[in-house]
Amino acid sequence: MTLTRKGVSPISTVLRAEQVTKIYGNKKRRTYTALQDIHLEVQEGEFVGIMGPSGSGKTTLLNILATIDKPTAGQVYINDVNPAVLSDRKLALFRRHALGYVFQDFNLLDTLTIKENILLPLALERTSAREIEAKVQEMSAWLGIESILDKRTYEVSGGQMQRTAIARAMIHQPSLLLADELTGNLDSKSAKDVMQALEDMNEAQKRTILIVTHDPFAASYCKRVIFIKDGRLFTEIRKGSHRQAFFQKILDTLSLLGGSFDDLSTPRH
Ligand SMILES: Nc1ncnc2c1ncn2[C@@H]1O[C@H](COP(=O)(O)OP(=O)(O)OP(=O)(O)O)[C@@H](O)[C@H]1O
Repeated sequence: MTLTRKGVSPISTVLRAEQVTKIYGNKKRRTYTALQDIHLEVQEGEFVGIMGPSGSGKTTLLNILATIDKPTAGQVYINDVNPAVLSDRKLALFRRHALGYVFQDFNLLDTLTIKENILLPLALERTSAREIEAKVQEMSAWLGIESILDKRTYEVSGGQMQRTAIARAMIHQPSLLLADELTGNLDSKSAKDVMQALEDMNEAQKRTILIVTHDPFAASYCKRVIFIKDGRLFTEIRKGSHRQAFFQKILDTLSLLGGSFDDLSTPRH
């Protein structure tokens, strides 16, 4: 907990990574240092993007922050808890309550309706039917998908599937939403709708969000973007009042960074 100015409610540190290093391989084979001494903090209510050239370590970092992988050295704390010391059973419960995940390829279940996909995390918690209904309505209204609740995944667009995945990831009110290339499979209009929905939830509900993205347009919806290069922190920039100016700043930083990016030239701001 970090105390702020007198009279202002305290702001929590949701995520703290301390000197995180990840080395792939073992003593017999050649090793590869994918991350070196990464230190980062995310406060409650932040909307953070992580960018970097291909191979810079973004997915490795996200997997460690998501507690899917463990660092070779250094620590990660989520809500002041170090997940690395939890038993498998406690870690599974911790993940389920503290974290929400969104993936590039949506990971929805095709045999279920959109509504059933959204409520899945609550069904696992044995929440009452009334509460589930209220939460599904609330989440789907935030994400603009109320009209497709009874459809199946193959009847809706990619953007609607990703907004469904966000609703599912957010319905149990995790402390932190983590997303990996969530606009990677979307056209520009759908990407815009998805990022707009995340921005609305971050601003109105103070949801804490961290995304990894190649896409400068998606990153321009974040309030802060952290750049990594060759497994190390390179720099970070913060948004002022204009998203379009931030988009330009992101492009400028990426060109300083070098390396390969998929869609730097996409003119859709
Ligand atoms: N399991 C692994 N074993 C060995 N090396 C790995 C492993 N996973 C990733 N790497 C290497 O670590 C480096 C960082 O990979 P990572 O996937 O984190 O990068 P990235 O920034 O997400 O890349 P991209 O944007 O292309 O997805 C790369 O050089 C990759 O080849």
